[in-house]
Amino acid sequence: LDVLEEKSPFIKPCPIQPVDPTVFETRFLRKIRELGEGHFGKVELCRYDPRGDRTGEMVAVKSLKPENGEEQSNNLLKEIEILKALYHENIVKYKGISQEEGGKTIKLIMEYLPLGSLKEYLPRYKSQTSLGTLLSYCIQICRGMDYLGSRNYIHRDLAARNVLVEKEGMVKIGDFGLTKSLKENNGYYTVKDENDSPVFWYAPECLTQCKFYLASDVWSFGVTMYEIITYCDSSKSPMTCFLDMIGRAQGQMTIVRLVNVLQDGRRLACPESCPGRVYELMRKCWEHTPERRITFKRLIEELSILQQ
Ligand SMILES: C=Cc1cc(F)c(CN2CC[C@](CC#N)(n3cc(C(N)=O)c(NC(=O)OC)n3)[C@H](F)C2)cc1O
Repeated sequence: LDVLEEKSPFIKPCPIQPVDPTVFETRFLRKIRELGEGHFGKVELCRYDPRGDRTGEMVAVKSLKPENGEEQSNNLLKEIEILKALYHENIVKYKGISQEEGGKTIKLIMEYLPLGSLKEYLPRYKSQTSLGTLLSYCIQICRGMDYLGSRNYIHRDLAARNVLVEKEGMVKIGDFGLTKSLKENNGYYTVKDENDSPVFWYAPECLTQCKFYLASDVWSFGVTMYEIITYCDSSKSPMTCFLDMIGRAQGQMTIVRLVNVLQDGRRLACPESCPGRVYELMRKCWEHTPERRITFKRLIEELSILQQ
């Protein structure tokens, strides 16, 4: 029988190798265009086309710039582990990874949402987006953030630019590049001085003590809500408004001036045509003391009442 087996391959059924759908071969990733650029890397639109006939699916691929060191690679590996374990309808779906030979540079493969972030979408679809829909987007972001917080993660970069539109009426949190695990039992993450920190979305405790709490994400949500209610109009962006308050071109004095303005109790003003009760909710996100700030659970309840 051995002789037969050796001679005739048909006798021994070749075992079908199970294909792991989360492993994407680099050679089949065809770059279409860049979707975004961060300090340490980029996100590209690619077609994964193993058959080479353009029938493959479109995916969003996050990769690091080659000049980065070990630290950034570890950050991307941690981001992959975090996103792989998140399952929520308001969080972008993890699809897999792609690894160069030898496992040097790894890439994160995510689902592609062609409508892009709220920053691009809201100005373009302003005329057909009601206040009710805007509040629905806010509720969905809070649901995603409440889920993230329940897993003891802090996002640290919640802003309209990182919220993707799945379709009209449905959004997902789309990027987790600064997300950290709140493993430390002191309840906060010590923010290393990131050169591209989104300071105008940061709560006072992040700016003054480099501490980031779950409640610090609520502060950033309030700023994101402000962006959404103003349809991400760049002439009224948080940065523009804060720079008007503190004066422009302060260089490294910007953060000092921003902290002073916030400690004086000044806040972003109520946007035009924003109902008072909606603005009151934003203000509850901007309580100076983290413990006094509203929670994402309460925000979902209160936004749902306003949305009716
Ligand atoms: C290496 C770190 C790093 C690199 C970066 F470029 C960015 C910034 N980047 C984040 C991902 C981004 C916005 C979001 N959310 N986006 C995702 C999709 C998608 N999944 O479809 C999408 N779609 C789209 O634009 O369709 C027209 N945009 C957009 F690429 C900006 C952040 C980073 O941490």
